Amino acid sequence: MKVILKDIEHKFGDNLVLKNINLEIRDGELYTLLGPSGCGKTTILKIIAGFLKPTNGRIFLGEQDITDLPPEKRNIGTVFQNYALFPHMSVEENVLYGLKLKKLSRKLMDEKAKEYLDLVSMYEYRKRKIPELSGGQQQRVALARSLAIEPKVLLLDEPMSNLDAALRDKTREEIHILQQKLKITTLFITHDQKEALSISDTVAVLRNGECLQIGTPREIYMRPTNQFLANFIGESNVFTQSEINTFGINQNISGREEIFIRPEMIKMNVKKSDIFSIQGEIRNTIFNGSTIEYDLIVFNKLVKVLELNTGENLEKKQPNCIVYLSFPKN
Ligand SMILES: Nc1ncnc2c1ncn2[C@@H]1O[C@H](COP(=O)(O)OP(=O)(O)OP(=O)(O)O)[C@@H](O)[C@H]1O
Repeated sequence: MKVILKDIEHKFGDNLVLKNINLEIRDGELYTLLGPSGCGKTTILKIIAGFLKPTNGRIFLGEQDITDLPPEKRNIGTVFQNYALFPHMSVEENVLYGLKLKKLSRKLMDEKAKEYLDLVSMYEYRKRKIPELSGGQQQRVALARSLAIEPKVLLLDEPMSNLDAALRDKTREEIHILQQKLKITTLFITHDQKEALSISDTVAVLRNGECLQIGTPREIYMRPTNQFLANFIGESNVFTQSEINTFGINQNISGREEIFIRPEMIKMNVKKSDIFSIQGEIRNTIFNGSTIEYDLIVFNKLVKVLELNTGENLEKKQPNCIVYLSFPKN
């Protein structure tokens, strides 16, 4: 079911932490709020879940205005950063807990608990206590508990932040697959741009309580609308109109003061040609294993280029080498 936030503002005392937030999360999509720590992501999530009442603005679930409904009447499932599982209860009891509040028959509750524990591959652990599980397993139980009540919307607040890098990648993909399978409208919160780009249908980037850009991962990455966005999500070279003219870059800047070109979009060759026509000098290289970063000086400007390590470029493109660049066209 779709969720709409209309003109949301929130103050803690005199501190305005959300300013004019307008979001539309479409039915069945995975929508990510991405932004640095303290930008207001969790506050938005708490407002949707009903744990906080916004200072101004309205929240709609489908066509219904839910701004004044208590959390338990909203039919929204939430997985928090720390999972908020009950440590003294077993895996199964944790999942049943949410179902008891729904006043279902015992048989139906057991069936639902099994269905959702199966879905996250945790049924065989159903008798274990929570402290006897790994972080990743606890995360799955928290997910099963939230999903078992069959909410209309699922809210995930940095659900992988307690996991190590490898497990994080695996769990992220599992959540993505599960979300696509269930087609449940999901709001995901993260400060990790890679995470946001890899699983989202839509990303909203926040800073200081304001929404800076909303778009598909591809739009957010390829067409950042300001310099903060260009560098918060990956890295970018910034070119002004006069630099574009000097370089002879074939880009249409119309209406904008500057354009952003990603390091991996610039191609580099040791020989000059019609395509590789802009001369630069390599100042520095950073070897990352699978990729190599180059700092170049082009018309007195520092330009960053990223290439896959082909072995050959590792040998040929060294500091002080002259190279020729090809910039992407619009
Ligand atoms: N209960 C509260 N009382 C006062 N200020 C608060 C409260 N909760 C959050 N804040 C402030 O509101 C702002 C937004 O906080 P929020 O937790 O929404 O950020 P966040 O983007 O989720 O950060 P993180 O990624 O670190 O969890 C911060 O400046 C924070 O200090």
